[in-house]
Amino acid sequence: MLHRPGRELENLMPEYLERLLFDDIPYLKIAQKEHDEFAEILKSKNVEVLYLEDLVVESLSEKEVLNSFVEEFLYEAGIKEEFNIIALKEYFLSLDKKEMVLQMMAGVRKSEITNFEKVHLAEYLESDYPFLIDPMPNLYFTRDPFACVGDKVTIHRMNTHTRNRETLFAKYIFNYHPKYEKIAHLYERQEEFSIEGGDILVLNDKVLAVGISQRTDPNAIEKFALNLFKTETTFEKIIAIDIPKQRTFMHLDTVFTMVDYDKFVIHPNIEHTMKSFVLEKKDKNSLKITPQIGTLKEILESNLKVNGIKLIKCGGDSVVDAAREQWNDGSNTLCIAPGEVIVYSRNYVTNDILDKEGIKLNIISSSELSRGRGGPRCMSMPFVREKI
Ligand SMILES: NC(=[NH2+])NCCC[C@H](N)C(=O)O
Repeated sequence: MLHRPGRELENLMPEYLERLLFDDIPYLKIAQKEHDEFAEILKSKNVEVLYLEDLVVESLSEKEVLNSFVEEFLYEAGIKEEFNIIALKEYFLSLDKKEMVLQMMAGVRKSEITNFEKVHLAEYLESDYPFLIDPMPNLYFTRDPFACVGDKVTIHRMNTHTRNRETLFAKYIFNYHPKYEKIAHLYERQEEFSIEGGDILVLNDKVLAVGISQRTDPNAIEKFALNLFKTETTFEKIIAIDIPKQRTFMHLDTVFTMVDYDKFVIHPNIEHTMKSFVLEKKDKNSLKITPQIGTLKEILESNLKVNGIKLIKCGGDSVVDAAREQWNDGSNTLCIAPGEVIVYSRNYVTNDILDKEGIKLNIISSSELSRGRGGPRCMSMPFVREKI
């Protein structure tokens, strides 16, 4: 599942970038072109590409569902005054459903709605703020708001308010979409502790790696593990990996992705410094937690039962190339088959190393998409993984 970046990117302003988790303003036309290139590669490999907005629309066929969706959306967007709720609800419901969903994603500028009433002091003071509803520019990183784990799904409590709004779409898809409503949930968006999809890596049908990161709390991992092991599942182990709580490390998949049965791309700094723990089922209501000793390579080898694991460093041995390519998501590869990945063109040092390691590369243009700080893996959410 992908989301083609839309008008939400044109509602980014320098003043509010940090809160919206962006560092720059991508040029939408080129970002869309790059994104279409990404989708085309997937399609050419016989991947069925679904779009978030279509799944949301397909989940809203019942009138009551549509109504509560719009109401919840407005509430979470901070629209609390009865009069304004009515005005905006009317506005959204007057649109064609797909247009409505795209408009929700893009946000609503004050200039787009005329009958909005100021009631509270805060609303008068905010008069310079140009939005009634904030844009959701991170939606094209479909990896994060929910994650498919085997035949089940985790719907996430996100770490920030801006991204938490995105998971409403997942809630409606996994409760009301005719095709997906029956999928069992392993986590819900109203949980107390945050977990994001970029931290959840399915390494094979028995082992998961989950990052303890800026975005994912250890308590959330525990709850998710308990819920997972209560169900009928092929998964036996979760390797929880503690990574630095910084934006450059953001999620586990920012610094660590699998490219083959025995190969991973990593940020050079995580090779030696990480603490990790294996979580397994002890009994119905508790977990066995085992601190891991050894290097990342050794920990992966023993838990995956694969010898000779190779960790390929993003940017190679140069600290400068590593830092630059890491910043542009050189470690965030999307593995579409063992030994075959989709990568950004701008990370040519890392790509060259991958090529020499025998990894097949599908290279996509990346001048604009990369400005949101996510790569090909972040921009996709697989619904089904083949057993290989
Ligand atoms: N799975 C990922 N690494 N996602 C990257 C998300 C980037 C996005 N700007 C954020 O800060 O949330």
